[in-house]
Amino acid sequence: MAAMLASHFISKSSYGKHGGVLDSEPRTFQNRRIPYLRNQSTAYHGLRSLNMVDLLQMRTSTKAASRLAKGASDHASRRPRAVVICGSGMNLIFVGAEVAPWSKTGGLGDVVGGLPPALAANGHRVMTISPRYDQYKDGWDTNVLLEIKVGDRTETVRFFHCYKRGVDRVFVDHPMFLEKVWGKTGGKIYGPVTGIDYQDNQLRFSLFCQAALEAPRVLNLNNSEHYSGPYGEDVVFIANDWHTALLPCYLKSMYKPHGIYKNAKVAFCIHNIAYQGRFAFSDFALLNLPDNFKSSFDFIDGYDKPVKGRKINWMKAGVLESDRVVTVSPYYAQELLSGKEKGVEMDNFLRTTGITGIVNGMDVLEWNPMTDKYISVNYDATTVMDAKPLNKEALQAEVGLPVDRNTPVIAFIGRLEEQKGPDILAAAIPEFIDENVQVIVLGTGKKHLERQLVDLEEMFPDNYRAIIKFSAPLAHQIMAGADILAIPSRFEPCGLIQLQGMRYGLPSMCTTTGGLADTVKEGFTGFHMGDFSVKCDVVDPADVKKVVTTVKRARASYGTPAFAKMIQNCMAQDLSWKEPAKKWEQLLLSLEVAGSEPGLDGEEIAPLAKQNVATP
Ligand SMILES: Nc1ncnc2c1ncn2[C@@H]1O[C@H](COP(=O)(O)OP(=O)(O)O[C@H]2O[C@H](CO)[C@@H](O)[C@H](O)[C@H]2O)[C@@H](O)[C@H]1O
Repeated sequence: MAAMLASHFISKSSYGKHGGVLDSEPRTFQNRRIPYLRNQSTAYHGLRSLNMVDLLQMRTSTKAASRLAKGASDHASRRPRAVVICGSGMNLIFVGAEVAPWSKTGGLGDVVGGLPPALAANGHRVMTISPRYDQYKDGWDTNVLLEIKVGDRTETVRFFHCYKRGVDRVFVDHPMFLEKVWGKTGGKIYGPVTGIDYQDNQLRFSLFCQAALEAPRVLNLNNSEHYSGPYGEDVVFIANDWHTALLPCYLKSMYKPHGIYKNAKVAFCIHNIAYQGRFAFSDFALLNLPDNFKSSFDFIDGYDKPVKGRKINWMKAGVLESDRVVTVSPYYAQELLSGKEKGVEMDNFLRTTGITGIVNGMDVLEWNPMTDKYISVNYDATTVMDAKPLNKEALQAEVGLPVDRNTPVIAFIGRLEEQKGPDILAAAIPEFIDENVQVIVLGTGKKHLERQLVDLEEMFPDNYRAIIKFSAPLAHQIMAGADILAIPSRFEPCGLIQLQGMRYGLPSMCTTTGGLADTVKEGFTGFHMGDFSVKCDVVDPADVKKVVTTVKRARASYGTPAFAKMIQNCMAQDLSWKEPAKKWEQLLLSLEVAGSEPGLDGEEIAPLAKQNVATP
């Protein structure tokens, strides 16, 4: 309660810069946590003046009433609040280094972008928090400032906000994000070039995690008609990947011992265990955590990078200090527990905590062949067979390949990293490519892999193209115009491109790993190639052979009634976030945060959630 009231007191400020009404001057808070508590009494008056009879008359559920009470700063009830129509659910705070469509290097951004609106549509109150990497035209300056200790410095962050599809999108502004990235979200979020990290990533994400813990308490935004005051303390944080692994640690070290966030819980979601945040052991001092957390970070591996020997491992701490560990498909969860190799040395810890796999959904608004603005001919399941050849011709013309609707087109889309197996595909292409097939690769990533794929163009100028860029329009055109999606991933926690492909009637030929095993059915919605070696430094000839034989199988099926049926099977599925959101809801409810209630059975894009569809 104390912290909630304190939040009220400090967050009087509101939208400013972009035309909103400014309630107060921007402030800088010295010793940020202590003054809040000192001023409780001032805040208390605010709460007392909230008229409880009015609340009851609003006929909201207890939950909604308690939410409104949390937004006590709005005691004057100057206007109706969005909360009044939102009658049940939980307070959910997603924290991620990427959030699509504002920032994205891959699937992490898609999930932090797509799952929250689905949960909001079910009546939960949902916030996402991510860094502000650019001057997002729809992100309003809240004028809420916060001082945070990072390493041995004190840094000031500022929060930006917008409300889209039922979700409060909060962006943490600091030069460590904006000045480094300047909107180049495809490539520069984590380092100057792919594969090289910023030296100060630990400080960047330490700052981010601390800011994320404050946002639900301090943001009041009383000029936003959609915002019903601070989320308060009975919240569930959903931390995503290693960049957010300090969040449960700070929650336990900085808040709970002071009686703040007493009931709050953290679910930690692993999108990709290959990135764990391993750093020199001496860097623990940078994190400003008490020594009793050292054991959760302590890690020894056989690698020399970034230093030889003893290290800290952020993801290990995130796993051990959170209340629940989740990953993005049941099969990947099994793989993570299967041993050191697929568990990337985290298997032992995950066996202790347990891990739940929930398959990702996809954003069916962004990926909809009926309304897609990037493709030549829009279509649905009834018109796909007529539209595909036309979209294929447009695609061939776009990338400069001979235009021929009868030649099957195999496509690859993805980050060019060993995980995705572009090197395996590059080794297989010379063995299967001929005048009867065209191959299109779209991706960016590690330079040596980019070069390898570009070099193949000289060998096969008439039936191969490598487009080395991050291009949403071309990705959509490929989904609409290609015939088979090649996914030769060495491992794939879930994979979104196979879902996007299926929605566009594009069957995959994929490795039998992770979410690919869970979502692509052999002979029904695609072709399985079997399990590949997870060793990233070599291309196993056996895996190359699996690609070649599967291409032959897929090509033999192409143009047959069975293939047409496969296209229909792909398109008939509900691949939206609706079902995954229900599973997430069950899991988050099981954390039993005070006041949590099941949501409504809403549509993914329910009327409420439709407001302000993101168009940054
Ligand atoms: N060059 C390009 N141009 C345009 N768009 C491009 C592109 N390259 C990739 N994309 C897009 O980026 C996304 C990639 O998502 P994936 O889930 O397939 O992989 P990723 O490995 O990034 O995600 C990780 O997190 C997600 C989310 O949990 C897991 O599904 C996945 O297995 C895990 O590795 C898709 O939306 C795809 O269309």
